[in-house]
Amino acid sequence: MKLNIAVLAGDGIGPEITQQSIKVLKAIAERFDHEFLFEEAVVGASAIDLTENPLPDATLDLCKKSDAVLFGAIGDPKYDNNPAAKVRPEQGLLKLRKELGLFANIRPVRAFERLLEHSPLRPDRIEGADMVIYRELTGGIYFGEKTLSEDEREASDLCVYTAEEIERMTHLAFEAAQKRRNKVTLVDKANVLETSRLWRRTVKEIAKDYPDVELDFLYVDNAAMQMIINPKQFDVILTENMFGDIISDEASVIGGSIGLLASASVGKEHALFEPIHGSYPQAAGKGIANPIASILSAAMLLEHFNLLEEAAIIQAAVDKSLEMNICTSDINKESSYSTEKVGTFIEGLILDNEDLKINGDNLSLGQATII
Ligand SMILES: NC(=O)c1ccc[n+]([C@@H]2O[C@H](COP(=O)([O-])OP(=O)(O)OC[C@H]3O[C@@H](n4cnc5c(N)ncnc54)[C@H](O)[C@@H]3O)[C@@H](O)[C@H]2O)c1
Ligand SMILES: CC(C)[C@H](C(=O)O)[C@@H](O)C(=O)O
Ligand SMILES: [Mg+2]
Repeated sequence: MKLNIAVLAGDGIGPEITQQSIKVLKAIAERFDHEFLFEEAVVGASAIDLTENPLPDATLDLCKKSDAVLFGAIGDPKYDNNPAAKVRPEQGLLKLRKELGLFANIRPVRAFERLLEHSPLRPDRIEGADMVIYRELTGGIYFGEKTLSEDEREASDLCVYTAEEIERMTHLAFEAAQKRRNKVTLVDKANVLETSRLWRRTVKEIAKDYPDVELDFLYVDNAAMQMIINPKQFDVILTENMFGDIISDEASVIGGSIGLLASASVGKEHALFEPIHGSYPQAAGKGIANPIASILSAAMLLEHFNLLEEAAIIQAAVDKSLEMNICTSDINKESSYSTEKVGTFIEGLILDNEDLKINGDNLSLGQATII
């Protein structure tokens, strides 16, 4: 298969983690005889530095004409520490999601068997947890009208949802549940918010078309607690934009690190693949960031094009690297392989060379059986 992939590495750790995903995708192309073409473009703070625009037209055009976008991360402390900044890196990502019509953000979360012992949560609580968060991505409070009074002492963000926006998201979530364990949990704040009541009414109505799927409801405050005390109860979580943002960072603790959590942002015509984490500026250039969230996002990209074996091989290689403790220090304090070493190890497993030799911090790659 030939795929044109736009690469928007972005800021902070974005470039170093995305580099590992490109290596992995190139290894897949070699092993399966695909043609993946990569074209890079700037976004976020680095784009502001160059063009004063966090999403230059050339970047948007490239994304529109590509088959898929591989996104790293955006954000920079010089904007985080300056709330008055009129142009922000995050606007680049939000505009990109809106312009490409990426209304559904899919964030799978599972407890890795090998990492249970490193989790801050009790292993018996998280063992076997396996859920996917369906986060609405182009509506809600992120995109409503914003105001700031002249004296800058009053501000507002409007939260708006239409039934259509909820319906298209809900169908995706129910279809996903049918391929999993047939359960959807709608996370909302329907005891307070009118938009949440619209979500509940709309989702209840659509649920009638999926009689095999169980639907339940949780207020987001309770959901935040349930996520920690009993995450195994969740199969598909359906939720609006901001609740999905917050609850997925929380859910990443189940996986062991936010550095493992991948996502796919999809719409009718375009698809973008991005880790859920940010630009982790404290780690930029240090080679300590976990590249797996980005690598698994690349696996989701392949899955999107129905390259299922290819995606499964990446997943298996990631599992193997975790099993062998070839990981960054966020996973295991005693193991501190660099971003690059982890990427190279996973790449090597995919290329299936000779025997793997792991010698301290020096990996020489060889043959590996990964499945
Ligand atoms: N999609 C995105 O591009 C995105 C997402 C979230 C935040 N941001 C931006 O990123 C910047 C930093 O935000 P933040 O500090 O709140 O969130 P962050 O996700 O960048 O980092 C939070 C913490 O998560 C951990 N972490 C994140 N990525 C990791 C990785 N790959 N490996 C290991 N540990 C990792 C680190 O402990 C880090 O301190 C901000 O400017 C924010 O706006 C961007
Ligand atoms: C950077 C920010 C705009 C973004 C969001 O809130 O959607 C991020 O936190 C994410 O989860 O992708
Ligand atoms: Mg987030």
